[in-house]
Amino acid sequence: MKVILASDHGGVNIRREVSEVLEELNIEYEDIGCNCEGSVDFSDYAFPAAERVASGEFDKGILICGTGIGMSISANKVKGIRAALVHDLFTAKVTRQHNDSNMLCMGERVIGPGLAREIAKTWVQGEFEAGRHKKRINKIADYENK
Ligand SMILES: O=C(CO)[C@H](O)[C@H](O)[C@H](O)COP(=O)(O)O
Repeated sequence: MKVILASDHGGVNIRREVSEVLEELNIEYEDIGCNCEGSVDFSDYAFPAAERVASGEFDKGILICGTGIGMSISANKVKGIRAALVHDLFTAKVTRQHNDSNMLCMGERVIGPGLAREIAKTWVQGEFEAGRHKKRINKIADYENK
Protein backbone atom coordinates (compact mmCIF):
# COMPACT_ATOMS: atom_id res chain seq x y z
CA MET A 1 0.00 0.00 0.00
CA LYS A 2 1.18 3.54 -0.82
CA VAL A 3 -0.11 6.58 1.05
CA ILE A 4 0.28 10.26 0.24
CA LEU A 5 0.35 12.64 3.19
CA ALA A 6 -0.11 16.43 3.27
CA SER A 7 -1.12 19.29 5.53
CA ASP A 8 -1.40 23.04 5.58
CA HIS A 9 0.25 25.10 8.33
CA GLY A 10 -2.61 24.15 10.69
CA GLY A 11 -1.81 20.44 10.50
CA VAL A 12 1.96 20.14 10.64
CA ASN A 13 2.17 18.48 14.06
CA ILE A 14 -0.44 15.82 13.41
CA ARG A 15 1.08 15.21 9.99
CA ARG A 16 4.32 14.34 11.78
CA GLU A 17 2.46 12.01 14.16
CA VAL A 18 0.76 10.29 11.22
CA SER A 19 4.09 9.83 9.42
CA GLU A 20 5.40 8.07 12.53
CA VAL A 21 2.36 5.78 12.55
CA LEU A 22 2.91 4.89 8.89
CA GLU A 23 6.57 4.13 9.61
CA GLU A 24 5.62 1.93 12.58
CA LEU A 25 3.21 0.03 10.32
CA ASN A 26 5.84 -0.27 7.55
CA ILE A 27 3.52 1.48 5.12
CA GLU A 28 5.18 3.23 2.20
CA TYR A 29 4.28 6.93 2.06
CA GLU A 30 5.21 10.23 0.49
CA ASP A 31 4.93 13.44 2.49
CA ILE A 32 4.32 16.38 0.13
CA GLY A 33 4.36 19.10 2.80
CA CYS A 34 3.72 21.78 3.59
CA ASN A 35 7.23 22.74 4.56
CA CYS A 36 5.74 25.89 5.93
CA GLU A 37 6.86 28.39 8.46
CA GLY A 38 4.05 30.76 7.52
CA SER A 39 0.54 30.40 6.21
CA VAL A 40 -0.35 28.36 3.12
CA ASP A 41 -3.63 27.47 1.40
CA PHE A 42 -4.99 23.95 2.07
CA SER A 43 -6.27 23.58 -1.51
CA ASP A 44 -2.71 23.82 -2.87
CA TYR A 45 -2.00 20.53 -1.06
CA ALA A 46 -5.41 18.83 -1.19
CA PHE A 47 -5.82 18.97 -4.98
CA PRO A 48 -2.42 17.50 -5.96
CA ALA A 49 -2.67 14.81 -3.27
CA ALA A 50 -6.22 13.88 -4.30
CA GLU A 51 -5.28 13.78 -7.97
CA ARG A 52 -2.43 11.39 -7.22
CA VAL A 53 -4.83 9.09 -5.36
CA ALA A 54 -7.47 9.34 -8.09
CA SER A 55 -4.87 8.48 -10.75
CA GLY A 56 -3.93 5.29 -8.89
CA GLU A 57 -0.38 6.42 -8.10
CA PHE A 58 -1.30 6.16 -4.40
CA ASP A 59 -3.84 3.84 -2.78
CA LYS A 60 -4.84 6.27 -0.05
CA GLY A 61 -4.22 9.81 1.15
CA ILE A 62 -4.22 11.52 4.53
CA LEU A 63 -4.78 15.28 4.76
CA ILE A 64 -4.58 17.49 7.83
CA CYS A 65 -5.56 21.13 8.30
CA GLY A 66 -6.92 23.11 11.24
CA THR A 67 -10.37 21.55 11.12
CA GLY A 68 -9.97 19.01 8.30
CA ILE A 69 -12.90 20.68 6.57
CA GLY A 70 -11.03 22.70 3.95
CA MET A 71 -9.01 19.63 3.01
CA SER A 72 -12.09 17.40 2.76
CA ILE A 73 -14.13 19.89 0.73
CA SER A 74 -11.22 20.29 -1.71
CA ALA A 75 -10.32 16.60 -2.00
CA ASN A 76 -13.95 15.64 -2.64
CA LYS A 77 -13.99 17.91 -5.71
CA VAL A 78 -11.61 15.48 -7.42
CA LYS A 79 -13.37 12.75 -9.37
CA GLY A 80 -12.92 9.34 -7.76
CA ILE A 81 -12.12 10.72 -4.31
CA ARG A 82 -14.13 9.71 -1.28
CA ALA A 83 -12.57 11.83 1.46
CA ALA A 84 -13.81 11.28 5.00
CA LEU A 85 -13.51 13.89 7.74
CA VAL A 86 -12.92 11.83 10.86
CA HIS A 87 -12.48 12.77 14.50
CA ASP A 88 -13.47 9.54 16.27
CA LEU A 89 -12.51 5.89 16.10
CA PHE A 90 -15.97 4.56 15.21
CA THR A 91 -16.13 6.73 12.08
CA ALA A 92 -12.54 5.85 11.18
CA LYS A 93 -13.52 2.17 11.12
CA VAL A 94 -16.94 2.50 9.47
CA THR A 95 -15.88 4.87 6.71
CA ARG A 96 -13.47 2.22 5.44
CA GLN A 97 -16.03 -0.60 5.85
CA HIS A 98 -18.98 1.21 4.28
CA ASN A 99 -17.68 4.10 2.18
CA ASP A 100 -14.36 2.67 0.98
CA SER A 101 -13.01 6.15 1.70
CA ASN A 102 -9.71 6.67 -0.06
CA MET A 103 -8.70 9.83 1.77
CA LEU A 104 -8.74 10.61 5.48
CA CYS A 105 -8.99 14.21 6.70
CA MET A 106 -8.39 15.35 10.26
CA GLY A 107 -8.24 18.69 12.07
CA GLU A 108 -5.32 19.48 14.34
CA ARG A 109 -7.33 22.19 16.09
CA VAL A 110 -10.07 19.66 16.86
CA ILE A 111 -8.34 16.54 18.22
CA GLY A 112 -5.10 15.76 20.00
CA PRO A 113 -2.13 13.79 18.71
CA GLY A 114 -2.97 10.55 20.53
CA LEU A 115 -6.44 10.26 19.01
CA ALA A 116 -5.14 11.34 15.60
CA ARG A 117 -2.59 8.51 15.69
CA GLU A 118 -5.28 5.95 16.60
CA ILE A 119 -7.62 7.24 13.90
CA ALA A 120 -4.86 7.04 11.28
CA LYS A 121 -3.97 3.50 12.39
CA THR A 122 -7.59 2.32 12.36
CA TRP A 123 -8.41 3.94 9.03
CA VAL A 124 -5.31 2.88 7.12
CA GLN A 125 -5.71 -0.75 8.22
CA GLY A 126 -9.48 -0.83 7.65
CA GLU A 127 -11.08 -2.97 4.96
CA PHE A 128 -14.03 -2.22 2.67
CA GLU A 129 -16.87 -4.69 3.28
CA ALA A 130 -18.34 -4.34 -0.24
CA GLY A 131 -21.69 -6.22 -0.33
CA ARG A 132 -24.62 -3.79 0.00
CA HIS A 133 -22.16 -0.89 0.23
CA LYS A 134 -20.73 -1.51 -3.23
CA LYS A 135 -23.86 -0.40 -5.07
CA ARG A 136 -23.94 2.80 -3.01
CA ILE A 137 -20.34 3.59 -3.95
CA ASN A 138 -21.21 2.81 -7.56
CA LYS A 139 -24.05 5.35 -7.45
CA ILE A 140 -21.56 8.05 -6.44
CA ALA A 141 -19.30 7.06 -9.34
CA ASP A 142 -22.28 7.03 -11.73
CA TYR A 143 -23.18 10.55 -10.62
CA GLU A 144 -19.60 11.70 -11.16
CA ASN A 145 -19.62 10.21 -14.64
CA LYS A 146 -22.90 11.83 -15.74
O1 LIG B 1 -9.90 24.92 6.04
C1 LIG B 1 -9.78 25.06 7.21
C2 LIG B 1 -10.94 25.49 7.98
O2 LIG B 1 -11.96 24.61 7.61
C3 LIG B 1 -8.52 24.78 7.89
O3 LIG B 1 -8.75 24.55 9.23
C4 LIG B 1 -7.40 25.76 7.72
O4 LIG B 1 -6.32 25.14 8.30
C5 LIG B 1 -7.70 27.08 8.41
O5 LIG B 1 -8.74 27.78 7.78
C6 LIG B 1 -6.46 27.96 8.45
O6 LIG B 1 -6.74 29.09 9.23
P1 LIG B 1 -5.68 30.22 9.54
O7 LIG B 1 -6.40 31.18 10.44
O8 LIG B 1 -5.30 30.83 8.23
O9 LIG B 1 -4.49 29.58 10.18
